[in-house]
Amino acid sequence: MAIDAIIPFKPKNPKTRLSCILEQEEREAFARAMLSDVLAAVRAAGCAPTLLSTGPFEHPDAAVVEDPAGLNESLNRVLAAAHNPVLIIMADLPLATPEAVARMVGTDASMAIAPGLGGGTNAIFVKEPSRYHVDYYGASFCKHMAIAAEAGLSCEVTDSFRLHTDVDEKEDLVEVLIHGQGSAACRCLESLGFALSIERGRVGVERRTHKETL
Ligand SMILES: Nc1nc2c(ncn2[C@@H]2O[C@H](COP(=O)(O)OP(=O)(O)OP(=O)(O)O)[C@@H](O)[C@H]2O)c(=O)[nH]1
Ligand SMILES: C[C@H](OP(=O)(O)O)C(=O)O
Repeated sequence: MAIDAIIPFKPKNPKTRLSCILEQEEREAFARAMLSDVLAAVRAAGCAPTLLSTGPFEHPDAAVVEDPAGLNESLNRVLAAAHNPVLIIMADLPLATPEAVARMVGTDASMAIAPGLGGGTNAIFVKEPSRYHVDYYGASFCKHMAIAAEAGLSCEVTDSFRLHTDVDEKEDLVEVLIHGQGSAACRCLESLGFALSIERGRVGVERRTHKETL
């Protein structure tokens, strides 16, 4: 049976930390592009995706559950009601591959956590979801490891560059342009005029319309 993959998604005014280089409509298009990449990886890994969306949204490749509540509240409702293993995977992981997702859900441990850049949590796989709850924001990776320990659940830390790279800040766009060639997210950035730039030995991004060097 396919593993349920829950993908939290904020379709309206997402990725505000990219406001310095992307207008709201562009951020919404970029968020949708990253979501397509995550959906492709999740589906190819044999999981059945459901979007947990903050507002109205439709996608041909996923079921959608709408819940305007905050991230933790809505996810904890899903976990408490679930009877089968659940993968929670964020929508801002455009480098995700089917192999990385499959490795995570194939863990021998009770659960697996993929840390994100800067202390966050990019994916959580839990075999008995009703024994676990999430606490996102801040150093959520540390909190999620502690919650696993308190619940007596063995936990593998997923060692994956592709699941570790979440796109929050303008610096992260470099990773998409380098390692995400061919992805929907990379195509989206290229169509918006983004390209790599190297200045004083540092790799950054520049935009044809308004040059932004990192
Ligand atoms: N269901 C749900 N998903 C959310 C919510 N906030 C963010 N998300 C999703 O959770 C994931 C990680 O969120 P963030 O990296 O903080 O993304 P964001 O809120 O769009 O970005 P910032 O505005 O820059 O903080 C992404 O897949 C978002 O689409 C929420 O309140 N509810
Ligand atoms: C939701 C949050 O995402 P970040 O802001 O770290 O990308 C987290 O992972 O706790």
